Amino acid sequence: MANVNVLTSLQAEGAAWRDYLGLCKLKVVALIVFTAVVGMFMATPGLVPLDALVFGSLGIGMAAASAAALNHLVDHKVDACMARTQNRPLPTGHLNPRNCLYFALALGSAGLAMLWLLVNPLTAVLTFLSLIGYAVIYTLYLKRATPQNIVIGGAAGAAPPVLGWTAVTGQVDPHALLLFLIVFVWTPPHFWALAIHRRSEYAKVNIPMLPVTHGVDFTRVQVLLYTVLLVAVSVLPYATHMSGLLYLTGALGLGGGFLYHALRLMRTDAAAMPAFGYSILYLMGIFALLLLDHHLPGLWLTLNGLAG
Ligand code: HEM
Ligand SMILES: CC(C)=CCC/C(C)=C/CC/C(C)=C/COP(=O)(O)OP(=O)(O)O
Repeated sequence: MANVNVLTSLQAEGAAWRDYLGLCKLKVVALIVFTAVVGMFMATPGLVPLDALVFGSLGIGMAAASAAALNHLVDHKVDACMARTQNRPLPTGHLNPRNCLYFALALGSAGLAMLWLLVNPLTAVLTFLSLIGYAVIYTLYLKRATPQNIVIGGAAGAAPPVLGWTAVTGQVDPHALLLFLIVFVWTPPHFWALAIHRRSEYAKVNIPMLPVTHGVDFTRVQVLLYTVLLVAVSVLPYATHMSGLLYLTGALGLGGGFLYHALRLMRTDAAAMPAFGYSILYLMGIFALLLLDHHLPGLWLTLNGLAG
């Protein structure tokens, strides 16, 4: 009987850990950390120092996961009313709000302390501002206040490449701001494609997302215009000599794909979720191209050296 009790409690603990992981929005955080790591590699012609790479990625990832958990806490009542979010750990009652708060505070403090002590104070301060920007300014205020919520709040999600850059150099560089700009301009088509598909749920909980306040047709046009702007912005790393032809060719190819989805969305709502899914592949692709283009010559020389 005692064994059965131990087993049941271990299973319950296992389930609780899955719920805590569920608070972290792991896939989003994974892409955020990837953009930060690419920011680190773009900051230097050589290799990234191991401590900046390891503690920088961990600290930024923990702070982003903490912000995601705080977002779950602030939003748990509206999450309970939307089909997409009603199975999250707080609406289902698997976790209670107090434990969610303690978890977010512990994770966030540990991540920020790691950045402050083992990376540098500038990265810690900018990461803290991003955390507050997403968890407090966007989630608590902007999200409920204006249809431009995700445009302004997008600044927090666009910060990680800059955080990666400062983790390596200790200073903000204009080229790092170009990477910020790419994610910033990418956010509206990323989110509004999904919001078109989910507009009735946002309307139900009175959240003023653009398709609810200004209609679907207006939102489609905004998605297209931001996508055109994004393709233009994606050329800037080449135009400023940060990246070469490999990047440019790939970025234009990926941009063509995004324009195709945005144009299809002008004709049919059925294109909304494919456009959202493509937006994620697009951002991964752009940052992978930046990395490859920047480090391929070094990689090539190293491999040749090893072969010779
Ligand atoms: C204000 C800014 C942003 C908003 C409002 C937003 C909104 C959303 C929403 C609502 C989803 C959930 C889709 C679902 O549950 O099926 C989502 C998914 C996703 N977002 Fe964003 N996003 C933003 C910024 C970002 C950033 C900066 C990144 C990464 C750099 C990102 C990466 C992702 C990924 C990878 C997913 C897929 C997650 C999954 O499949 O579980 N997002 N986004
Ligand atoms: C470095 C650092 C601390 C960055 C934090 C940035 C961060 C975690 C951004 C996440 C963006 C995101 C998933 C927004 C959706 O929130 P939502 O509330 O509109 O979506 P939901 O309804 O799915 O919860």
